Amino acid sequence: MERVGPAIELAGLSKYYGRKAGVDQLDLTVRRGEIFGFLGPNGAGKTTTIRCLVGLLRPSSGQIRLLGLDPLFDHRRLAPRLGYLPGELRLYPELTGAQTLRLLSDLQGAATPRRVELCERLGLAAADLGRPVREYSRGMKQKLGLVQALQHDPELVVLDEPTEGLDPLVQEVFFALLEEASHVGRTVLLSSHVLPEVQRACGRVALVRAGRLVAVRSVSTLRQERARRVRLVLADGRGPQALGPAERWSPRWNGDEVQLLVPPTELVTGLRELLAALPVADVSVEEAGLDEAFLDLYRQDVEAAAVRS
Ligand SMILES: Nc1ncnc2c1ncn2[C@@H]1O[C@H](COP(=O)(O)OP(=O)(O)OP(=O)(O)O)[C@@H](O)[C@H]1O
Repeated sequence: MERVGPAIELAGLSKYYGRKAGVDQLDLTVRRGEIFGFLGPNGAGKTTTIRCLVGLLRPSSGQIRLLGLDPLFDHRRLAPRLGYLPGELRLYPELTGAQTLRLLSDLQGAATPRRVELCERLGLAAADLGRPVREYSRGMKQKLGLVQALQHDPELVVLDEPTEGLDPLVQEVFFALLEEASHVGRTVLLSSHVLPEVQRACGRVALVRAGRLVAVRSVSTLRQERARRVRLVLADGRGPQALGPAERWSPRWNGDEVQLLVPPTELVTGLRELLAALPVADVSVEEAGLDEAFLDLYRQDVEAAAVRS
């Protein structure tokens, strides 16, 4: 059994729905032990990619290897080593929670050393597990989904929007589980819209848009690359005014205060110029949000796509 190569390898993955590409020529490698974020706007192709990954969709073309195995042809060997939480969890409404977990572990073909602990930590009490799933709230179903994805302590876990419907306390438990998974060398692919969540949990992130890979970055690189938000208060009470070359830093005025988004490489010289040229009464500098870094990457990609077409 191969234990050394990447956890996930996609080469030229494409999936067409009729003539429309859900995913187009996607290359991606996730190393073992990574907590890897998979981000993109609605319709970007995240779920399509994930469903191809776990063998639920047949790709139109391209190669997929999970733990060195082919998800379609080696499904039986892969199932005990793979945990999967779908974005839209469909459960048999008449089965109880406990019956559901047993049924899914039969399909996984593995023992479930973590089931009891996970139910306890995520707050699924024995009384809940004895009730039919049709009586479950959205959050309870999601907790059950997480338990089934992790109950057999798989090497690789693929989670599609895992925090949907979870209250903040349960989300904290979820993040603790991710951190523990990382410490013991498990690999997690986490698809999400929620940027702070990805920033918190993941080491690297892939951004997809319109079925294509926009960028793969480490979260720390994104932090370094992202713009600095510079706020200046001008002393002369003139309000919005021309800022000369600084106009390129997207000024947003609020009374006498202007906010600029300055790339880190231009920060020191830019500030020097501004302070020399303007009657500045106060200044503050902070890192812009990670979401702005992502939006920047998306914008660049949209512009590049417009130039290509
Ligand atoms: N069964 C299907 N039939 C036709 N088109 C589909 C089907 N499933 C997905 N698509 C299309 O493929 C593209 C990618 O969809 P996908 O669901 O993979 O995106 P996503 O990134 O998961 O989006 P979201 O964040 O909204 O869940 C979209 O344009 C979508 O309309």
